[in-house]
Amino acid sequence: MSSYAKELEIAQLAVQRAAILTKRVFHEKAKGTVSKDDKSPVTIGDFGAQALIIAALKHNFPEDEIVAEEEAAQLREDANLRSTIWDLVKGTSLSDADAEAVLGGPIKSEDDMLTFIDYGNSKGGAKGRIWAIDPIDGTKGFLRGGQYAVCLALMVDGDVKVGVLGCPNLPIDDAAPLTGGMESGQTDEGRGCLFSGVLDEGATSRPLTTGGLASSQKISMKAITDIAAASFCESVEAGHSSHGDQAEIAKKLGITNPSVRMDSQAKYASIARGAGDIYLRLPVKATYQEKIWDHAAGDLIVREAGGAVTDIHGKRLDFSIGRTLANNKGVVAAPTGAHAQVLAVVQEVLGIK
Ligand SMILES: Nc1ncnc2c1ncn2[C@@H]1O[C@H](COP(=O)(O)O)[C@@H](OP(=O)(O)O)[C@H]1O
Ligand SMILES: [Mg+2]
Ligand SMILES: [Mg+2]
Ligand SMILES: [Mg+2]
Repeated sequence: MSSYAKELEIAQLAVQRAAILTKRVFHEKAKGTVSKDDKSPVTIGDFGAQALIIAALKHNFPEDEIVAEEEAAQLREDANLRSTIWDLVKGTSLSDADAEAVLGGPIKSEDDMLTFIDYGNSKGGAKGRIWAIDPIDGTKGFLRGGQYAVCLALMVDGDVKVGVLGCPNLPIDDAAPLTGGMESGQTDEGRGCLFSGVLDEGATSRPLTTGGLASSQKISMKAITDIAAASFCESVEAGHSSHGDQAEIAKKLGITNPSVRMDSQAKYASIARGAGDIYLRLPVKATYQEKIWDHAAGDLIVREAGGAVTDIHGKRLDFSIGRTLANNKGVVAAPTGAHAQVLAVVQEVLGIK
């Protein structure tokens, strides 16, 4: 029996339910995009998914703290936006009644929805049980029909114990070739994957469903025998990681395959299942602090699948100091056996050796 069996079950079902909502937004609705203070986009899907996930966590683990990306301030000022999101949230449930009951059933009122969204305001830190939520990671990918992920992780005393990634647009087949998006004309058929990891217990994938959990299989990274044949993933957005540095590193490693550009933590999931090999996220701006919800689940899933994840200085990602990874710069994720070689070239190119 897993040490975090209940947390894992709730987290997977909560992500699965939230993914139903994000898919509905994508297929049925105007996305309702609004700009945040930092000019990044947020959609009705981000708010709705965050409300549903937090409601499920509060029902099952009322004492736990939550660090989530979004906040309800804009919704409190905008009745139209608020009621659009409420319509979505109250109309989204798992089709399996038992699974829905495990999550506590529907949110009772529009006010409760706002309250749930704002429970995500914990400062984080090194003490106690804290969940990290990114209701839609890769919002820009979500908007353009590319990859995005619904992300949830549990940290205990600053260490990630459980990580779950719902990736509605990734192929179900772990062996499917690595692609960055939904190619035009493609449908949802054969897509939608739920990835999980529990510390010291491995990582799994299973199809996303609209009801209870499907059966899972173990996933593991591909061992790299010839680094020149490796494939590496990077952000689509050049503003999020340095495409130039990453291309130079790939070249120095002898990698000839073009990089696979993909939004969101789907990159972590894709290397964890062995569809890709390396994920590089090199800083564009020295001052940017990565957010814990952008990495917590993916970091654990990759490590549990046989990978190593560090920053550009070779330090493990430190989730214990608040809402950001203030002690880290960038991300270098690779199979354990190849990580040192990749990191050495990263440091050579960045001139930090
Ligand atoms: N200057 C920057 N450098 C690195 N990451 C950034 C960034 N500005 C925004 N981000 C983060 O990059 C995330 C998307 O990552 P990716 O490029 O891998 O898809 C965003 O998550 P959201 O989409 O949840 O806001 C956001 O938190
Ligand atoms: Mg965002
Ligand atoms: Mg994000
Ligand atoms: Mg987000």
